[in-house]
Amino acid sequence: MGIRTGKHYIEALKSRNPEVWLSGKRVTNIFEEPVFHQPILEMAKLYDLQHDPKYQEEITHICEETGERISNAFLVPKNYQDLEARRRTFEVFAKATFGLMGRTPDFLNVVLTSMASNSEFLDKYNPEWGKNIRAYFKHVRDNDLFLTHAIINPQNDRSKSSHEQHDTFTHLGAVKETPDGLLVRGAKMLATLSPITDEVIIYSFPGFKPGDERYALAFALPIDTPGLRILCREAMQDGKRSVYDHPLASRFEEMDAVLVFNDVLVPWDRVFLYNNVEAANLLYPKTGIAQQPAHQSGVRGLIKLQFATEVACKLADSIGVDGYLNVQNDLGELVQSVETIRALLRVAEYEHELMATGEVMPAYAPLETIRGLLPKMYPRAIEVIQIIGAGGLLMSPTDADFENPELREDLDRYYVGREDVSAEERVHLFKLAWDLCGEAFGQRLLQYERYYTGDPIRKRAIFYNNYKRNNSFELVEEALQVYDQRNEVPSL
Ligand SMILES: Cc1cc2nc3c(=O)[nH]c(=O)nc-3n(C[C@H](O)[C@H](O)[C@H](O)COP(=O)(O)OP(=O)(O)OC[C@H]3O[C@@H](n4cnc5c(N)ncnc54)[C@H](O)[C@@H]3O)c2cc1C
Repeated sequence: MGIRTGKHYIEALKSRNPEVWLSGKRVTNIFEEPVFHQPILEMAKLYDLQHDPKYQEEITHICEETGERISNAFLVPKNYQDLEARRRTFEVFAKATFGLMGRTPDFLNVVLTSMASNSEFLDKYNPEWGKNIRAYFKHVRDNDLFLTHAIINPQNDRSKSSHEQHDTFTHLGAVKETPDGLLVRGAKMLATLSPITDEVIIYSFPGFKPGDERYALAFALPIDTPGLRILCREAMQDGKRSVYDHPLASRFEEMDAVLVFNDVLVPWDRVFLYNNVEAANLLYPKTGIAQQPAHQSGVRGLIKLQFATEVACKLADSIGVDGYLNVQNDLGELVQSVETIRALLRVAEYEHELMATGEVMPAYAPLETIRGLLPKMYPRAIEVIQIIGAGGLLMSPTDADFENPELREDLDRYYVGREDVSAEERVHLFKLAWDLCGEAFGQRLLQYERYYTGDPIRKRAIFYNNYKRNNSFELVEEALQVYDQRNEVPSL
């Protein structure tokens, strides 16, 4: 089949009935549920972009194996040009969502591509596992599927490993083997967009200890598999607020969810890893599933930061405050943040690493530097929007106010911006800014940037430890040589 259209995606979604719970109620019609409806349409637009003549050549290619057109997110990059082609795909998707949706299909498609193309290490443990993940990759690629993932255990007692938790099956684990597959029970989080995806893939960060064997799992299932329950968090918009009042929250809400597996059967051909702590701990380092998708996250993060920066600049201009030195200082800082991330991405691509398999990965150090900087730069951009917008952010009238002729004259007079900025223009801009910096929707976007790929503090510690391991500190060593040479220095 190859690349899907938005219509194909929606048809597939309508054909399923996953067990989704939202605010205490079972959602019976995912497509018609107001909280999901607009995000589904936004996702469909991304699938349609793959067929748009303006983008098709840039973001898709012909698969050598099948002869079908597929997304560049499924490309196993072999050189710089491939990384560039993949980057363009990330850019087009991220621009269509202003970088506000982190888990668009390209993200997990890259994860899966990397997992499959580097899966040979699994063969040593069980030849079926590698075979299964490679077959699953083809299934997802050829049907252009949209995945969610849940790789974190529920936040119960983080001081204990999975097998030490109070209840054996709080964390998702294997119950028993059956002739048809593996029976699993327990919870996993934080499956973003899960209600509107096709399938879920489960794996975990390293950190398993002896005794954790039953939790050392990787598998994938259709999202409507019996026994799989999707518990959504509270919605951050009700799906009924107008696009005018909430131009971002009304469109780009990415629902997050805890997945509960109530004795779910995973067919053997969907099991990628099981009952092996060593293999589970090696999944990340051996398959590049941190580094390859960090390329997507970096590109998407750059566009989100650029968007927030543009909002701050336009806000300042609209009320005539961008002539002040303090405001220019703040805005200049944001522009420099954008330039820093842009430069780091280019370095990551130019200095790509060649693997023994012939695959290339964007360089680790600049990608991890992006990972370390964005959780500081993005919140700072939001703070600058709050500082510049100040009280005005809280004073925007609603769509209904503008529609009321009795109020319209007052609104046009008192909500006007600097010369040439009408009340409507100014209010539109301030509402956009408020969605980003004030609404619960915007707070989630902040939390996403901090945590979407793990705890930034531990990630930076790992980065430092790698740096120390691979660095002989030769500059300091050279400077210290002066002590070895002191007897050779001729005295004056
Ligand atoms: C908006 C959003 C969307 C997300 N989407 C997804 C998704 O689609 N799929 C998915 O699988 N995950 C997703 N995540 C989850 C994300 O991977 C986790 O939030 C992240 O890995 C951190 O784990 P945690 O939230 O359980 O925090 P915890 O690990 O519980 O950490 C809580 C605090 O305790 C500290 N801490 C905990 N353990 C230690 C330790 N051992 N040593 C030192 N300090 C420690 C941390 O520094 C942190 O301050 C998402 C998260 C967010 C916020």
